[in-house]
Amino acid sequence: MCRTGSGRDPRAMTTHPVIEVSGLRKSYGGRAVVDGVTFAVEEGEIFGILGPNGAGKTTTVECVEGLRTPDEGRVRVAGLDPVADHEQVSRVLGAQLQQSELQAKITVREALELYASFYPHPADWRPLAERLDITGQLTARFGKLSGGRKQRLFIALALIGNPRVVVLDELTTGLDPRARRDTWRLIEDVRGNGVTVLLVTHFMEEAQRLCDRIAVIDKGRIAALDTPAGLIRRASGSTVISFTPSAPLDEDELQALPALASVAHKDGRITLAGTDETVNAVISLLARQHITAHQLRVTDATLDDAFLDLTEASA
Ligand SMILES: Nc1ncnc2c1ncn2[C@@H]1O[C@H](COP(=O)(O)OP(=O)(O)OP(=O)(O)O)[C@@H](O)[C@H]1O
Repeated sequence: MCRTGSGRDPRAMTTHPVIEVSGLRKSYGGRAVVDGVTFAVEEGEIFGILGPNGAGKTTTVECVEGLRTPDEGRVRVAGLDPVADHEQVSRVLGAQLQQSELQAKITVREALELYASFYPHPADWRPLAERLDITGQLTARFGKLSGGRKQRLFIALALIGNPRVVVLDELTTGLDPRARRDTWRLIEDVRGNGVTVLLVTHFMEEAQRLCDRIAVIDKGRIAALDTPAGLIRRASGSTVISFTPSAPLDEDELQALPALASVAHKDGRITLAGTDETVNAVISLLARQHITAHQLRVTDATLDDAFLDLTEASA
C-alpha cells in the first residue's frame, strides 16, 4: 500500500540512520524534561519509544517532527533539520495528528482528499481507508466519529503522503483488541514497503510485537536501548519462576541462587527472575529441603518485567 508505486526504489535504500537525535535537551520553566537523549533509527526500522507518563517521549518525538525547537542537541530526519527545513521534512515525515487539528465538521472523505492534496505523490486513499476499515464512514463528520474511528483516520492521514518516516504517538490507544491487531498488521505492511516507523507506545505487547529496537526513556533520559529480546535479557533475566512453598525458604539460600536477577515475596508466594540455571537450582533446593512448590509456574520474562525493572532501577 504505502509507497507502492510511489517511485522510491527499494534497492536505493541505504542502511544509514534516517533519524538521528544527539544530545537532545529540552526544558520547560527551567525543568529539564528531555535531558541528553541520543539515538539513531535505521531506514526501514520500527523503533519504539517506551517510558512512564511524563518521561519526555512526546517532547522527544515533537522535536523530531519539528514541532518543538530543542534547547540543545542535534536532530536530523533524512539529513534535514526538522525546524530549519520544516517544509522539506514535512514531505518525508508523516505524523499522527492531534484531535484539535481537524475541524469537527469535515467528513472523513474530505479529510482524506484534503490531506492527499498537500503532497506531491500521495498514496491512493481508497485502499488505505479500506485497510483501516473506515470506508463505511466516508460521509461521516469527524466530530461524530467514535474514538477508535478517529484514531484510524489519523493513521490514514499520517500515511497519505507516502512518507519515508512515520511518527505514531499512542498509535492504538482507544482501539479495541481486534482493531489493535489490524493496526499492527497495517504497520508491519507499511514497514514492509520500506517506511521507517517511530512509535511511541504504552503497550508492552505492541512494542514487543512490532519494534525492532526500543529506547526506554525515563525522566528525560534513555534508561536502555536494545531489541525487545535484549531488553528482557538484560533487565530481569530471561525466565521467571513463581511458586508457593509448603514451608519457609531460607532467604540467604534464595539470594545465593545462580544467575538470579530478582526475588519478590507476595502473599506467601515467591517469584524469582533469572535464567534456566536459576530454575534448576531452585528446584534442587526445594527437593533437598523436602519442600513442595504449590502452583509452580515457569514463564519467559516479558517486556513488562523488563520495563518495570528498567524504570524502577533509575527511580
Ligand atoms: N508545553 C509544555 N509546558 C510545560 N511543561 C510541559 C509542556 N509539554 C510537556 N510538559 C511537561 O514535560 C514533561 C514531559 O512531557 P511529555 O509529554 O514529553 O511526556 P510523555 O513521556 O510523552 O508522557 P505521557 O506518556 O504522559 O504522554 C511532563 O512533565 C509534561 O507535563
